[in-house]
Amino acid sequence: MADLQVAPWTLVIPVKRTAIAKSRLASAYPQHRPELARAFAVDTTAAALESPLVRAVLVVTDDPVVAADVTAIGARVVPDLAGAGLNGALEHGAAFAAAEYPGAGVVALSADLPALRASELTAALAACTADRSFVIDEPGTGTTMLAAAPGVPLDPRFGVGSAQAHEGSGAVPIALATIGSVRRDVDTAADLAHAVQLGVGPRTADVMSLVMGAATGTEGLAC
Ligand SMILES: Nc1nc2c(ncn2[C@@H]2O[C@H](COP(=O)(O)OP(=O)(O)OP(=O)(O)O)[C@@H](O)[C@H]2O)c(=O)[nH]1
Ligand SMILES: C=C(OP(=O)(O)O)C(=O)O
Repeated sequence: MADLQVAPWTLVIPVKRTAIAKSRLASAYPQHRPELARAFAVDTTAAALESPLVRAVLVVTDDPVVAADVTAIGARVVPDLAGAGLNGALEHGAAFAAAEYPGAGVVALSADLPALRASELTAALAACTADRSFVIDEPGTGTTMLAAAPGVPLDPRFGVGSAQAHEGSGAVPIALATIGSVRRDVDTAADLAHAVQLGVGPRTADVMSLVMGAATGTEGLAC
């Protein structure tokens, strides 16, 4: 459990309504896609809450089931800003974080990291020594984490090509070889297979068991 007085980072985790999230999983997992999106978010949040460098986790979402699940494990929920999109949601969460936890830096963390290990997140956070630092995703073009030191605007530029956009805006990439679980965001079925190889959290593992049951006929459901 983090020491709430000294832990230096407040995390902001954005979660799109899971009825419409993770669209690139729809063809492989037509029945279980919303449940997978929800499970990724809860496993990501649970791992983040375990890091001793994390003062608080704020989940920016309008999804009522995600909101209930992450509240139950100790995160705080910030309602999404209608129509603001991902970067708008992050700016909104960052403003809330700065007001509620002054003196802590603010970190945007993607919610689709079901293999996230608290120890690897802690290593990544410990390496954030620049004004703004970021972690490049496994494919090498996106971003899974963006950190801003206390008092420094987060200035999130998530979206296609965000690694280049963050570097171009002055953020420093974290080049650690040992943070594979922080880099493994899941957008496609191949990404999910890789995350399962790394070892996913319990919520995602439960949904994957249902999916496997469906695939072998045990559950009598489609994937
Ligand atoms: N709160 C909030 N989170 C968002 C929004 N758009 C994306 N996200 C979250 O941002 C993270 C990265 O987004 P994507 O990987 O594109 O996720 P996605 O939009 O569900 O996936 P695709 O449908 O495949 O693009 C995920 O944690 C999403 O839940 C938004 O408008 N509001
Ligand atoms: C929004 C992003 O993620 P994805 O490529 O997973 O949509 C990003 O990498 O900035």
